Amino acid sequence: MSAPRLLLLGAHGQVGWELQRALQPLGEVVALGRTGGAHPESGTPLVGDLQDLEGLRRTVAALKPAAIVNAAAYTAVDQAEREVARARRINAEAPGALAEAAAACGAWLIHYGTDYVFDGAGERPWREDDAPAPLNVYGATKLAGEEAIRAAWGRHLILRTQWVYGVRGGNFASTMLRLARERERLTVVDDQWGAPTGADLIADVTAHLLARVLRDPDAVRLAGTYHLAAAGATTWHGYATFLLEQARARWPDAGWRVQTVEPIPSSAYPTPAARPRNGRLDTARLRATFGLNLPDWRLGVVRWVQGWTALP
Ligand SMILES: NC(=O)C1=CN([C@@H]2O[C@H](COP(=O)(O)OP(=O)(O)OC[C@H]3O[C@@H](n4cnc5c(N)ncnc54)[C@H](OP(=O)(O)O)[C@@H]3O)[C@@H](O)[C@H]2O)C=CC1
Ligand SMILES: Cc1cn([C@H]2C[C@H](O)[C@@H](COP(=O)(O)OP(=O)(O)O[C@H]3O[C@@H](C)C(=O)[C@@H](O)[C@H]3O)O2)c(=O)[nH]c1=O
Ligand SMILES: [Mg+2]
Repeated sequence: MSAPRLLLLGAHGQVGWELQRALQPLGEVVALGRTGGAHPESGTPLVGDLQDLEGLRRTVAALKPAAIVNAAAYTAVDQAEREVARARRINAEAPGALAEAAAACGAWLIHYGTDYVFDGAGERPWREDDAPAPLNVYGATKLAGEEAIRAAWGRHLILRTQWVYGVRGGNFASTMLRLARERERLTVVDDQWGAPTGADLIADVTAHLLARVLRDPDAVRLAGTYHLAAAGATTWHGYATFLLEQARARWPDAGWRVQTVEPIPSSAYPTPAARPRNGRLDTARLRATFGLNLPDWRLGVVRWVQGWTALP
């Protein structure tokens, strides 16, 4: 049997970049960023822009992949409040179009969701079947994307994750390392809870799941929504504090100006988009269904810091 073809969208984002690596052993990876590419056999143009729904359909039809992995999204949470139509196109309509295109050729669709679909009430970690109630446009458009996929096609995995950091692209961790050298004071909210999750972990788990569903003809029973986040929980303040301790130990003479990160309530850090207080994700379903154990969030943050040869 020839190697299955896998279509990766959003190949240059944090998660997409790690998927370019993690998916290689599974088959022939066709990795597209926003600017697209060329068909591996015919050389005809392929569309990677999630705003071009017709182009996406043509691309999937031309490739007939065994699976589509969609790592592209509109992820600028505050900016989404004033770019609603664009966020909806990319986060909701495009995933729906991809699900229809996947249905037309029988492909699996792997897609990523967010803790921001929840309103953040209470302290219990959210389970997959808890009622979503997004507080902001990003969360609402991401929820609409999940719903469009569920309505269109059964063979999907929606992996809800959170607080993603990677070696590519801007994220909270790289922002903290920069600000701690630029500023005298750093104040960070200590009433929003979640688990920082590495893009590398997300990509590796994705590859495990995909390997499993591609080799199992009855795998449609495994389809559905799963929470995928590192174990444990902290606040953005706890995360920043741990990260800066690690960075300071690694680079003692990097010109750190901030001594300690000061905890503040969300009310003292106003942002255009409201964010959930409790974003904890219960990952029991992933563990029970696929037998995968997710490491503590600190492990990935330590690796992230140790992985840099110079400060980002
Ligand atoms: N980052 C996080 O904290 C979290 C992310 N997620 C989800 O995980 C998935 C991966 O996120 P992550 O890798 O962190 O996000 P990034 O923002 O790092 O990557 C998203 C990628 O999507 C691309 N993109 C944006 N618009 C388009 C478009 N119109 N066409 C094609 N590509 C486009 C971006 O390209 P460009 O850089 O050119 O804009 C970027 O490469 C997303 O579904 C996201 O919603 C879930 C929870 C938390
Ligand atoms: C930079 C900064 C942020 N904060 C706060 C603002 C916010 O409440 C929190 C995190 O800030 P960010 O804007 O980096 O995080 P944000 O962009 O909201 O991160 C989210 O991105 C989307 C894509 C997701 O899906 C979520 O899971 C989550 O990762 O920290 C401070 O308190 N002090 C600071 O100096
Ligand atoms: Mg952000």
